[in-house]
This record gives sequence, C-alpha cells and structure tokens, in this order.
Amino acid sequence: MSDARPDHAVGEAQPDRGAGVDWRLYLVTDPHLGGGRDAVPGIAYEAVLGGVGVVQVRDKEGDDDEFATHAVAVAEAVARACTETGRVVPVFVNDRLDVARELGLHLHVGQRDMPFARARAAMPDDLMVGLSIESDPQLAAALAGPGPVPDVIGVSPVWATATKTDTAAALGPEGADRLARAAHAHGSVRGGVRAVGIGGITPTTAAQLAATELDGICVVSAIMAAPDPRAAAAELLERWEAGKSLPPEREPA
Ligand SMILES: Cc1ncc(COP(=O)(O)OP(=O)(O)O)c(N)n1
Ligand SMILES: Cc1nc(C(=O)O)sc1CCOP(=O)(O)O
Ligand SMILES: [Mg+2]
Repeated sequence: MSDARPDHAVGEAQPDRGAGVDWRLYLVTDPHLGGGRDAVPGIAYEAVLGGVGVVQVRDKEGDDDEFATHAVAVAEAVARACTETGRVVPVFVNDRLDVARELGLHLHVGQRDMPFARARAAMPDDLMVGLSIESDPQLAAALAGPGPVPDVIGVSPVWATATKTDTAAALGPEGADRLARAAHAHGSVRGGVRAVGIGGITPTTAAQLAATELDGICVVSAIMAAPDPRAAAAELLERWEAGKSLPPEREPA
C-alpha cells in the first residue's frame, strides 16, 4: 500500500475544492453519544483543538429549522477553535441540502439520500459535496461522468459499528484501500477525489488504516462518547501518524 499519487495536472475539469483541507481526522457529530444536542458544539470545539480537521453535523431528529439552529451553534464553535488555532476546518451538513445551502456549509449525502448529481447541481460551486461509497460499482458510477464527481468520498463502513447499524457490509482495510486508490486515480480533480474511511474506527484500529491510501479517518463515537474529546482526537491523530511512519509491509518473496 504505497503513497504514490498520479499526476493530475492534465485534463483537470473540476475545481480542487479539497486542496488544503486536513483530511486526516474527520468528526461526524451525534447528539445522543455526546450527551444531548446542547453538548455537541462544545465537543466539536474541543475536538478541533485536539486536531480534528473536518467536522460534519449529523442529527437525524428535528425539522430543518431545529437542525439549522444546531448546525449554526456547531459551526460557530468550530470557527472559535479555528480562530484560536489559526486553522481552517470545513463544516459539512449531513443529508440536508436546504440547510447546507441556507447556511453556506458543505454537504455530505449517502447512497440512499438524494442523487449526488442533484445535490451537486443545487449547491454553490465553491462548496464541497461528499458522497458515501460502499462498493466498487458505486464508486465506478460516481466517477463515470460526464458530470461533476464528489469532492470527498466516505468509504463506508470499514468495520461494523454500533453507531449505525443499517450499513452495507464491512469493507475492511483492503477494501478501503482499493476504493481510496481508485478515487485518487480519478483524473478530473487535480489532487484526485479525497477518501476517508468511516465505521468502527478507534485508536486501536486507526493504525491499521494508516497503511492504506485513505486520506484520513472519520469517527463518531471515538470522539463524541469520549470523556475528553480533545485528548481523544489527539490520540487518534497520533495513532494515524504513528501508523504512517511504520515501514511498509514486505511483499512475500
Ligand atoms: C464522511 C461520511 N461518510 C459516510 C457517511 C454515511 O452517510 P449515509 O450513508 O448517508 O448515512 P447517514 O450518515 O446519513 O446516516 C457519512 N455521514 N459521512
Ligand atoms: C455515520 C456513519 N456512516 C457509516 C457508514 O458505513 O455509512 S458508519 C457511521 C457511524 C460510524 O460511527 P463510529 O465511528 O462510532 O463507528
Ligand atoms: Mg445520509
């Protein structure tokens, strides 16, 4: 599992919106695991101080107005942490296109939400749209063109998780690596389509993914349910980085 990346300078057809984003550690929020909706902004703030580089606001309950109020609170907390750290941390909205548009936030959709092409067409050009990918055929379809491709894919799930039980079959590190390679090889975005793995990622499993071509790991419970979200984020990042610095596994002779 090498780090080699193709050169995408030729044939670029889509803005590289994901450039400059620190994809290594992506937090998806959850109001229940976090101890209630009101606790989520504080957790997101702490998580960014601990090293989270991307945040997605996910809350399946409530109407769009309630969700928007919640998303504003989370985005403001992330902005405060960015001011303190000098970093730029993009905020995605899970599922809700109208809220993302209204608030000027990025959007993540899944295979059972609205079609990606519809979401992309409705979103402003400067905002990212992410898509969940559960299989090779789904990725092939997402990259087939001729329309825009996702700015980032959530490779899902890497492992089974109690946080979301209606997932596709677990891909494992090998499957996640295969999908990340295919996303990176896509030629219409200069840096390739970014890929983060989601599902069952903990400090223990994070290091196993560092050897893949994923750009990062995406977690819910490992940060939302942690007693100290800042320390949890820092530990996840440390495990990811430690895994990156291990020598590559030798091919059998
Ligand atoms: C980064 C990322 N990847 C995958 C998902 C899952 O999206 P989806 O399949 O639409 O499921 P819900 O999160 O909407 O329940 C995600 N949210 N983020
Ligand atoms: C939000 C989400 N989507 C998944 C998918 O497979 O599409 S798994 C998941 C939850 C991941 O939670 P945890 O980090 O606690 O395992
Ligand atoms: Mg969804």
